[in-house]
Amino acid sequence: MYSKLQYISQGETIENQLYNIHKALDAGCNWIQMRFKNQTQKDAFTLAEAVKFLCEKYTANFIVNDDLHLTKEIDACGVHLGLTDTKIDEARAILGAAKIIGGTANTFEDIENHVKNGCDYIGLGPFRFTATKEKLSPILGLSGYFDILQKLKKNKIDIPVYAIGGITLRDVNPLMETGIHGIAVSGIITESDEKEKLIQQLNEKLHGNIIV
Ligand SMILES: Cc1ncc(COP(=O)(O)OP(=O)(O)O)c(N)n1
Ligand SMILES: Cc1ncsc1CCOP(=O)(O)O
Ligand SMILES: [Mg+2]
Repeated sequence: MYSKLQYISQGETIENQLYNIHKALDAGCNWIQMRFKNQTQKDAFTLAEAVKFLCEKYTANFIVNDDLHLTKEIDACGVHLGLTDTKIDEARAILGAAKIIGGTANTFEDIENHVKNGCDYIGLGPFRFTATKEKLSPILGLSGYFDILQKLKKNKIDIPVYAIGGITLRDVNPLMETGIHGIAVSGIITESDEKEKLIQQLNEKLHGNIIV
């Protein structure tokens, strides 16, 4: 089963990205999504190679945001695709069954479609406003998660759902009570001065106080 905590990277340069990813790994993150927007193919490739090396060293999962071909080229563990990125079934045909494919959802119907198309996990959001991403879909809030997770249960749809968007430590318990599997976060880890402590606290809440 996938880790309950996914770190989504930040940084405008290869160096900043590597610094942030290295810090997150050092502090105990074992799942990294490399999100490096508006870059040349060459820079994205250079970063991805370095991140792959680092993640192997730390035995962390490494997935690439948006870029299916880069995922294939560097043989990452998988890719995360949004509602306007490559379609999940196309990605599955190219990557094969062994790779992780995550899909963004904002509604129950998005999740239904992703499941039909062979998605492995869902990034459901945004939970609240966040400056990390532009052009956000409608904000779900706690009640949005509750409603969608209830509907999934009722329809016997079983897929790991990650909450995303502006999540802080104190949101984790109420979010977990809605039935999500875990959280995908960027800002709180990137900006924390006490990353190890924060990740331990997040994991305690995500695992119901049992640290694994
Ligand atoms: C785990 C997770 N969930 C959702 C997203 C958002 O993906 P997308 O909508 O494609 O937006 P960008 O991240 O590409 O700006 C995500 N990246 N990860
Ligand atoms: C990529 C993405 N998609 C929806 S919100 C978001 C950003 C999450 O980052 P943060 O945890 O800093 O709000
Ligand atoms: Mg995307």
